[in-house]
Amino acid sequence: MIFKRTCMPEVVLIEPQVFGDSRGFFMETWEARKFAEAGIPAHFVQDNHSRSSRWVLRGLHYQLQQTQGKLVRVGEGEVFDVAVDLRRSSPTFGQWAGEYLSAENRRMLWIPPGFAHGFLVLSERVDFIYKCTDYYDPASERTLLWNDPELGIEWPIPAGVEAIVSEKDRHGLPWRSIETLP
Ligand SMILES: Cc1cn([C@H]2C[C@H](O)[C@@H](COP(=O)(O)OP(=O)(O)O[C@H]3O[C@H](C)C(=O)[C@H](O)[C@H]3O)O2)c(=O)[nH]c1=O
Repeated sequence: MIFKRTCMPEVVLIEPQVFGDSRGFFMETWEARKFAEAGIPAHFVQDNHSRSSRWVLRGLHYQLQQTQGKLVRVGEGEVFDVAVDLRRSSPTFGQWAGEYLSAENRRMLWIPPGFAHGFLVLSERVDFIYKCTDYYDPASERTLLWNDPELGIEWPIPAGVEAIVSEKDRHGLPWRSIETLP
């Protein structure tokens, strides 16, 4: 496993070791010792799996309580995955990192607690699979507006294409109005 810092050092890109043979391939997608050695001592309590079609954009979501760290990857397809630092005490407060994750590059992204998270689907279909360090807490879940100009996230949406977002995400709050984290 190779661990690479992104433009925000606590958001880490992980490239698993892939063992290919005539049957296909094998790779470890989570191994506590290797992650702890890389400074990611995560303890996961919930696994999620969502399926989306091209140009769906889910996010940007976070929880005020039970803030979730997430280890995200793609089982099928490709996404542009984004994390936004919501921690007022952080030197990267208000900054974002985006990475292309796909079944081809097999890359995973570690997003610590304290970040908003979302992704844009770039392939016909995506199976998005991820581990969370805390439980879903709908009462404290919040949505940051994915295309807030102040955030300036460079989503790779071609001209003339509309992102497909849920009603909830359409009504996300702009950066200036959200409740941030300590
Ligand atoms: C997140 C979640 C949702 N649900 C139920 C609630 C709704 O009835 C249904 C769809 O939920 P939602 O539209 O919030 O799903 P996403 O838009 O994929 O939300 C996720 O999107 C971004 C990318 C994230 O990082 C979060 O994990 C999560 O917020 O699943 C659950 O039962 N448990 C859960 O943990």
